Amino acid sequence: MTKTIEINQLNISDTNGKPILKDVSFSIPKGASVGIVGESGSGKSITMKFLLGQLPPTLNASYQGLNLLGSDPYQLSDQERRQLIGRNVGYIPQNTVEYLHPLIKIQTQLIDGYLTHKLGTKAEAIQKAIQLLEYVEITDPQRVLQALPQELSGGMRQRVNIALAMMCDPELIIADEPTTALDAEVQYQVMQLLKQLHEETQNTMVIISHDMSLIKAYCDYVIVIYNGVIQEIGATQEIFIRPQAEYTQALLSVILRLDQDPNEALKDISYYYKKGE
Ligand SMILES: Nc1ncnc2c1ncn2[C@@H]1O[C@H](COP(=O)(O)OP(=O)(O)OP(=O)(O)O)[C@@H](O)[C@H]1O
Repeated sequence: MTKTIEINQLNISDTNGKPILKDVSFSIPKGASVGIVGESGSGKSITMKFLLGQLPPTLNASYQGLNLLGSDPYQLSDQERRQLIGRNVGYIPQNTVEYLHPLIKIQTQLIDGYLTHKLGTKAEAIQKAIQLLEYVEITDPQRVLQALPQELSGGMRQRVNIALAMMCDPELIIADEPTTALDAEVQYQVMQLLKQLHEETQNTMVIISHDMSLIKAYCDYVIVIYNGVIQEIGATQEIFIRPQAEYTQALLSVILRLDQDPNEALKDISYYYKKGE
C-alpha cells in the first residue's frame, strides 16, 4: 500500500540532551484519516514539525528513515522542500488569529500559493478561491476576499484557513487542533467540512488532538502518544473496543465514564497514570 508518511525510529532531544521523542515510528497510508492523540506536551506538534522539515534548530533529531510524499524533506534544498510542502501539504492551524497575516487581504493570501506553484492564472486563482469559500459555506465570498482577517469571526477565519489549505489540492492535510479556538457548534461544522473534503478528494488527513471523542468521530486510525513515546497505534474502532496500552485504557475509561471537558479529563488521566508508573 502506498504510504503518505513513514517515520522510522525518530529520536529528538533538546539542547540539554533531554529526550522529547523516543523511538517514534509509524506510517500513514495514502487516503487514510489518522488522529494523533495525546495530552499537552506529549510531542504531537514536534512530530509534525519534524515531518514538515520545520524542526526548531535548537533541537537535535536522529532517525533511521523518513518519507513524506516520497521524499525526505531534510535531503531536499530549501526550494525543493518549499515546493514539496507548499504544493502538496495543506496545514490547518489551531490558532485562527495568528496564522493569517493581519495586514494582507484574504484574497491575496488565498491566491499566493496557487500562483507561486504556477497552477493557473490570477483569474483562475480568484475563481478557485471563490469556489472554495462557497464550499466552506461562506455566503458572501466577494466581501470576504476583500476583507482583512480581523474583520472576520473566529469560525469564518477557520473556514478561510480550510479554503487556504485546499487551494493547491493537496494530497495531505494536517490539522493541528483545528477546532480548539471555536465554540461547540462551529467546531462541529468545521469538522464536518474537513470530513466531507476528505471523502470527496480522498486526501490523506492527519488530525492532531487531545480529544479522543473527536478522533473517534473523524479518524479511521489513531496514534496514541504520551511523554514522547508512542503507546499504541491501530484502527480507531478497534482501539475503542480493545485498547492495549495502559495509557489508552486510562484515557478511554475517563473519557467514556465522565461527561467532561477532554482537557480536564486528560489532566486526570495524567495524574492517575503517573501515579501508577
Ligand atoms: N523549541 C523547543 N525547545 C525545547 N523544547 C521544546 C521545544 N518545542 C517543544 N518542546 C518540548 O517538547 C515537548 C513536546 O512538545 P509539543 O509541542 O510537541 O507537545 P504537544 O503534544 O504538541 O502539546 P500541545 O497539545 O500543548 O501543543 C514538550 O515537553 C515541550 O516543552
